[in-house]
Amino acid sequence: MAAIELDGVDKRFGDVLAVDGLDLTVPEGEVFGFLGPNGAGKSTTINLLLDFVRPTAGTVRVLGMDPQADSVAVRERTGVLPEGFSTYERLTGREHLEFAIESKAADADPDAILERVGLDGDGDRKAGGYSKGMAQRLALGMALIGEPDLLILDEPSSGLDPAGAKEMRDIVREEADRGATVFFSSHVLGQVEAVCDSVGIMRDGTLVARDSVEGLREAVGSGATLSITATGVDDDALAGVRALDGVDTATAEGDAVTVQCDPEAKTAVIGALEDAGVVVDDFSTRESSLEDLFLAYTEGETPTETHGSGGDTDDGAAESEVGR
Ligand SMILES: Nc1ncnc2c1ncn2[C@@H]1O[C@H](COP(=O)(O)OP(=O)(O)OP(=O)(O)O)[C@@H](O)[C@H]1O
Repeated sequence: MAAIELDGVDKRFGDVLAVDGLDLTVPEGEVFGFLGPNGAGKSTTINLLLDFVRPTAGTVRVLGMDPQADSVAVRERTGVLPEGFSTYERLTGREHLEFAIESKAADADPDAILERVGLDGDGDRKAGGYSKGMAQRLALGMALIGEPDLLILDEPSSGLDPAGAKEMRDIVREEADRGATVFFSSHVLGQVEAVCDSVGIMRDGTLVARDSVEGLREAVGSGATLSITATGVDDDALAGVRALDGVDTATAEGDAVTVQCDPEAKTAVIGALEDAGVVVDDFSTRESSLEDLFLAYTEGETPTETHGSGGDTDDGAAESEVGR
């Protein structure tokens, strides 16, 4: 059974089609990263899963249930960290957790949760005095109550420092290891890349990519962009560069030469230009990254869709935001 299944889902708000024919399946036990720029339709999709809004067309299944008909059962088995969670100022951290434990009729120890999310020692402080990161830790703790089958985390790294973000990712992996499915919505590519098994990228209400993190990396390839400032570049010199092994493209605009190539071909490119009588004044290289791919999906022309499943994760990815 899939943990989440959306089939041909539209959600219209007046003139705005926030979700447009969305087909999305998230298998049980997967840590799924849901990426997209502002306004792509991520929050609307989450709201559809939780029956906070209802689809204009199509069907939504969560943990095998219909969120409209079985909304109580879905929410009982789902832990949610909402975007922009705000605390009850006068309640302590522990009281927040006790409230959540009671409303979920769960058997959980608030102290163990406080410790797990790094708030041990702060549990008896009023949450109104918490920092943004502390409030976010508390929200994560509340989402974990009752060992939910599905965790929906909307921008979970928001307000967390790098150590806090790492702790949050560790908790996500622990939850996946106990069998939970994690739906991790974010526009922070590095966070998603570091913890998710697979990724879906939304743009204008539709899914423009669905693949494993590994599959996306393969789609990026291992290319590099070589930017060269040179004097005396002509067509023959460029042709000499294009003829080299590992060179995809070579173009020039005035003194600026741009070459797409394998990183190993860099030295040969410079050598070929110099052999052709070109004076190389300066050069720099930038290796292609997942960020390039995400930016292509979310900002520019939509590249060829990639589809796959499964895949490995890699920790410590660079922090980069999609579409901002
Ligand atoms: N209740 C609503 N009424 C009218 N329009 C809405 C409503 N909710 C969302 N929209 C519109 O639907 C589109 C998708 O919004 P949504 O909040 O789902 O995007 P998002 O991907 O979550 O963005 P962000 O990263 O900024 O949170 C936007 O154009 C938004 O203005």
